[in-house]
Parts: sequence; C-alpha cells; structure tokens
Amino acid sequence: MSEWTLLHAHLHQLLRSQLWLPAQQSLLVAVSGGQDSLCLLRLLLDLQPKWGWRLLVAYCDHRWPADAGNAAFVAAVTQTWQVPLVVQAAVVPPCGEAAARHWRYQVLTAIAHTYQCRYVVTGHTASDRAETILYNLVRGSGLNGLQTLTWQRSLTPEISLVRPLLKMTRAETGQFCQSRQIEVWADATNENLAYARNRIRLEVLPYLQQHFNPRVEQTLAQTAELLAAEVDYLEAIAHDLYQQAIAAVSQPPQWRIHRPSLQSSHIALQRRVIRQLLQQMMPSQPTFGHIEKLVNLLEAPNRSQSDPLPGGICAQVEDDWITFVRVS
Ligand SMILES: Nc1ncnc2c1ncn2[C@@H]1O[C@H](COP(=O)(O)OP(=O)(O)OP(=O)(O)O)[C@@H](O)[C@H]1O
Repeated sequence: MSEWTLLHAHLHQLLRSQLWLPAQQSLLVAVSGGQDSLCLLRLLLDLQPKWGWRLLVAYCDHRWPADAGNAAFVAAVTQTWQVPLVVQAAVVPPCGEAAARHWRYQVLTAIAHTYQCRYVVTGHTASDRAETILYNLVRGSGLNGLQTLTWQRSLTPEISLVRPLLKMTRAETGQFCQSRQIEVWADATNENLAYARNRIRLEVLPYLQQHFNPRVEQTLAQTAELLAAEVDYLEAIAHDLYQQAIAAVSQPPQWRIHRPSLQSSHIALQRRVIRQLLQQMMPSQPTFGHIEKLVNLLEAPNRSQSDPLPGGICAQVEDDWITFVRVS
C-alpha cells in the first residue's frame, strides 16, 4: 500500500462511521481521468485491503472531439494500477452538459447492473457542491435545488450512488495527485468560459474567496449539507400532508385538493404539497408562479379560478375542494 495520508484517514473514518460503502461489496468507480476521480480511485485502491471491496472502473466516452485521447488515458492509468475498466462510448454524442450528465448516469447504472455492483462512486468534491449551490441560487432555486449533490442517493432500488469526497476541496485532491505524481487528464472544456459552471468556478468563486471569505467553498458546501437535512425533513412531513390533502378520483386521475387539510398548515408546507402535486400533473417542472396560483386559492371564495397552467388546465374552488378543468 502507498503512503497513508490525512485524506486516507478522513475517508476511512467517514466510511467507518457512515457505512456508505460496506466491506466486501462491489464498487463501480466513475473515473473521468480528472484529478478528483483519480484521487478517489487511488484512495479506494489504498483502502481496499482494509475493506475487501471488489473495484471496477467505468469511463463514459461522450465521443466529443475535445475528449479524443481521454479513454486511452484512463485505460493506461487503470492498467498501471491494475484495476479492471469498462469503457462505454456514446452511439450519438450527447448534446450539452445536461444531456451528457443524464447519459452518464444511465450508462453507469447499466454497467453497475451488468457487473452486479450495488454502489456507483463518483469523485464530486466540496468545490463541486459550492459551485452547484451558487449556480442554482442565482438561477432562482428553492431549498431543494440548493441541497443538491448529496452523499448518496438511489439510482435504482438496488443501486446507490455514493459521493465520498464531498468534504474535500478541489485544492486538496489536486495536492494529493501532485504529491503522488499522479498525472491527470487536462479537460480543455473545463477552461471554456462559455459554460456558466466554468465561469462560477474560474471567476465568481475566486472573487468571493479574495474579497469575502477565503473559505467560501467549505462554507457553501456546509450550507448545502445543512439544507440537505432540512429538505429531507420537510419533504417527509409534506409527503404525509399530501396523503391527507390530495385526492385522485377516476383513471386517468382527476386531481383534487382538500382545502381544509392545507389551510392550517405553514405556507412552506402548503407550497411543498402543491409542488409535489403539480410535478405529477404538469408536463414541465412547476415554477414559483404556478405554485402560488394554487396557494392563493386555498383561502379564496367559492367559484374562484386560477389563470391557466401549462397543459391548458385551470384550477377552481368548489366549496372545500380545488378541482382542475381543462380549458383548451
Ligand atoms: N466521462 C466520465 N466517465 C466516468 N465518470 C465521470 C465522467 N465524467 C464525470 N464523471 C464522474 O462524475 C464526477 C463529477 O464530474 P463532473 O463534475 O464533471 O460531473 P457532473 O455530473 O457534471 O457534475 P455535477 O453533477 O456537479 O454537475 C467525477 O468525479 C467522476 O466520478
């Protein structure tokens, strides 16, 4: 085993206290070739004798011109480190960052399924968390959007995604790779300021670090951690309230909101329940404006109506109920 560092100790302790990656399990490690995922892979390989994991690496090749050589680079590293690799290339290169992310998670889930890995592990760091929270905040997000990048979530009922480096910053993973002389793949798109995420990382965060708080990354990551717990709690309460307040009659469902069940609840819970309902009813994600239209009807006089929602649906008050009618 190579030299034991503070990062090894932190990860080992974290996994002992949280049991996110239990001993003797098969782990699929998502490796892009960048410093974060190579740091992750090296740490897991070094901890492997203590945990008895079976490690398999996956690289998702988008087949973008800028990625030429990336797959071969990851293959060379995994060969040197003697860990098996699966490469999946896109049939049609995904268009844009969001489509690429969606495709990667599909591919990682399928590979994990094929190779019977119950855990997919990624190299997301505190720096990614800080960028995400800032990005979502300026685009206009509720609490749920601000707590993104959690330590773990389900990809399927059998397969979990785990992000064990969420406490480490990109500076730390960079130093680790440097001190180990681990060569990393320099992804040219990471420097492209046409991407909003890159502008946050290369321009906004350094400015905030210099002029407001040198530890802004850690602070924002901690905020995300606190919000994750609060969102979890609120969603659970909202889920219970939803069962009382929302009724679906007939098939396909005709939704109804029982006003007295929501009237005495806090506005935060009213909005959450209504958002959960609109997510089922609408073709796109509900906005703050859509949710407020329905919240306003909770106390409105009988026969009041909302403006149309996307999908050509209007809400109207019928005594204790809000019902929905199609207007086009
Ligand atoms: N091409 C890839 N092949 C395999 N794993 C990848 C690939 N790209 C990214 N990953 C995994 O995802 C992690 C995060 O990388 P990156 O921030 O580029 O992805 P992202 O999904 O866009 O992140 P975010 O969810 O923060 O937007 C990496 O550390 C790595 O584990």
